[in-house]
Amino acid sequence: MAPIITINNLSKTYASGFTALRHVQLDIEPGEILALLGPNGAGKTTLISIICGIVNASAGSVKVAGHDIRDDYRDARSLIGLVPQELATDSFESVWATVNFSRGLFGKAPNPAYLEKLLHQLSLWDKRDSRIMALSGGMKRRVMIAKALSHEPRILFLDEPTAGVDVELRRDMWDMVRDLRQDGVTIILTTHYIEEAEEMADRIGVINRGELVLVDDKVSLMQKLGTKELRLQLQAPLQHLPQALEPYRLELSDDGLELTYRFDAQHENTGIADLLRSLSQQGVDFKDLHSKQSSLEEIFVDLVRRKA
Ligand SMILES: Nc1ncnc2c1ncn2[C@@H]1O[C@H](COP(=O)(O)OP(=O)(O)OP(=O)(O)O)[C@@H](O)[C@H]1O
Repeated sequence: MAPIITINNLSKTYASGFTALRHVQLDIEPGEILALLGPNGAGKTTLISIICGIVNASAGSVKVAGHDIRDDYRDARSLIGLVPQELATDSFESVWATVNFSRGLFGKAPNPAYLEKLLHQLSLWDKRDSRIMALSGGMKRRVMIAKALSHEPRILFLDEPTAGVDVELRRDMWDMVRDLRQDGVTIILTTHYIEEAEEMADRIGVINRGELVLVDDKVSLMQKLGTKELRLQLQAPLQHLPQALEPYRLELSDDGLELTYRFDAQHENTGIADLLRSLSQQGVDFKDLHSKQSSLEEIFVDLVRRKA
């Protein structure tokens, strides 16, 4: 299937002279959930803002369903819903009027039934006649989502959607993301909550210092980059590691009761058999052992540190 978004050699240097994006190359597939991870200031919002036509690129191009975002802005933008990081909703208007107006901005015919469903989904129906300025922060954020979805976009950008929101809204948000995905909506989100990306995304892109360091299928990313850990609970505490065990670079816990061995899960010879043999030769007995795959968070921190 043709990509729904094609980003070609995209760079951005702000007027200040600061280069926020460098040669970003990325195809986004229809219907996928792509999570963009990166430390503060990495360029995630800049990338989203360019795709949504809020910021101009310095070089390169972006096409949305074949429409160039510069030459064919209206067609490209009408396919996109954006939930920005900042709340910009201190308005005197009611929730209903705001969301209805937002739909009209994209040239869509009124559809009260759709908007009603949307407001119910976001638990905003009871607040439909309230002025936005009188709503709580969490409710305002729900309004931002309703606005972004008011014109039934095929692509939804969520820029740090769950930063500072309560558990209930976070859960509602992810339920909604799952429903949208069922309907074939493509979702691009940035998040600092890596476990969220781990749970929700099909693909993960990592941005660091303006460069797209890596994009990969979540599962294969975790397999490829993830080291595994083997933890052994010892029968009796060890004061220090016997010299014969040094080649295994084991980590001994402070209480001397746990040994951790890290190995490359991709490598055919993990070294575990040798390790277990050496332990028995050294008279180190263990009562339990378990292994653990490194989390996306560990992979991410490692990647960003390596490139720093
Ligand atoms: N209008 C601007 N003028 C100059 N520099 C800017 C401008 N907007 C953003 N920047 C800089 O570009 C870099 C990338 O910012 P951006 O907001 O894209 O990062 P981010 O990855 O979204 O960060 P965060 O996770 O903190 O939201 C930052 O160093 C930021 O200070």
